[in-house]
Amino acid sequence: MTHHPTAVRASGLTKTYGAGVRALAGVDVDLHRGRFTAIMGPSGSGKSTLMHCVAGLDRPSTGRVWIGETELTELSDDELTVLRRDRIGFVFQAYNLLPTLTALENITLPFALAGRRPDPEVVRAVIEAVGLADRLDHRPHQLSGGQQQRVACARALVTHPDVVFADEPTGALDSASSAELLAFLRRGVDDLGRTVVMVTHDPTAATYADRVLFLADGHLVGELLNPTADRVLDRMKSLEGVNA
Ligand SMILES: Nc1ncnc2c1ncn2[C@@H]1O[C@H](COP(=O)(O)OP(=O)(O)OP(=O)(O)O)[C@@H](O)[C@H]1O
Repeated sequence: MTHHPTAVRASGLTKTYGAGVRALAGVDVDLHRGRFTAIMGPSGSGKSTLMHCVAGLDRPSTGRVWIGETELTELSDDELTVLRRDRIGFVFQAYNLLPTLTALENITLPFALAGRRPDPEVVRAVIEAVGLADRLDHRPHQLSGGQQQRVACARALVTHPDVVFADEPTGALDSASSAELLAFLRRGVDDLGRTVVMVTHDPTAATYADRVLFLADGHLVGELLNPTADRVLDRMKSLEGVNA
């Protein structure tokens, strides 16, 4: 069996909301460094909750989370904010770009916020990989949805975060723009050495990943390595049956 170094580790994660909704029922998982992992499962199975807990956006009810050697579950809210800013990249379904900034300014925003100077070589490599070199002085409203999402991904990859979390990044895109975006995330892993973890409903999107994890009813119930769309679909069909 190949050993992969761990970027993110969760142990015994549970999350109960308000009056007893159990979104996570005891999840143990390692997310591999330098790999592309997809998280799938029926609606309400706990995908977003798992991502939010391991990305430090929410706290689990019980259990522990590590990013590299840092235990998130021991950090104060302020320490978590700094960790998210410095060590994690985020891509959401809504592109979350600043409308008054150009594409280039949006891509390098994390450096401006942290008061650091970007490495021009890294910025160049990310811009090349994202294929937006001729759009860098456009503002978001002058870009298509797919281009805006590629800017958002470039922003998430450019700081060399420990891990990039993408929550339904292609949810608002047509299939051609989705394919471009996913190919870009894939290049981020293959060419730039980033670690990507993506929640998706889309079996085709999941085929860009090295590994697909399946959740059902707040439990991790299986995984596929080197997934094909057919195998992902089969697994999803059996899980929808479980949840029905
Ligand atoms: N803030 C909240 N308050 C109460 N219940 C919540 C909250 N967030 C999620 N839940 C519940 O927790 C469970 C898991 O939700 P979660 O959003 O993690 O699932 P998901 O797999 O991401 O779903 P989807 O695919 O529909 O986005 C669901 O039953 C949901 O209703």
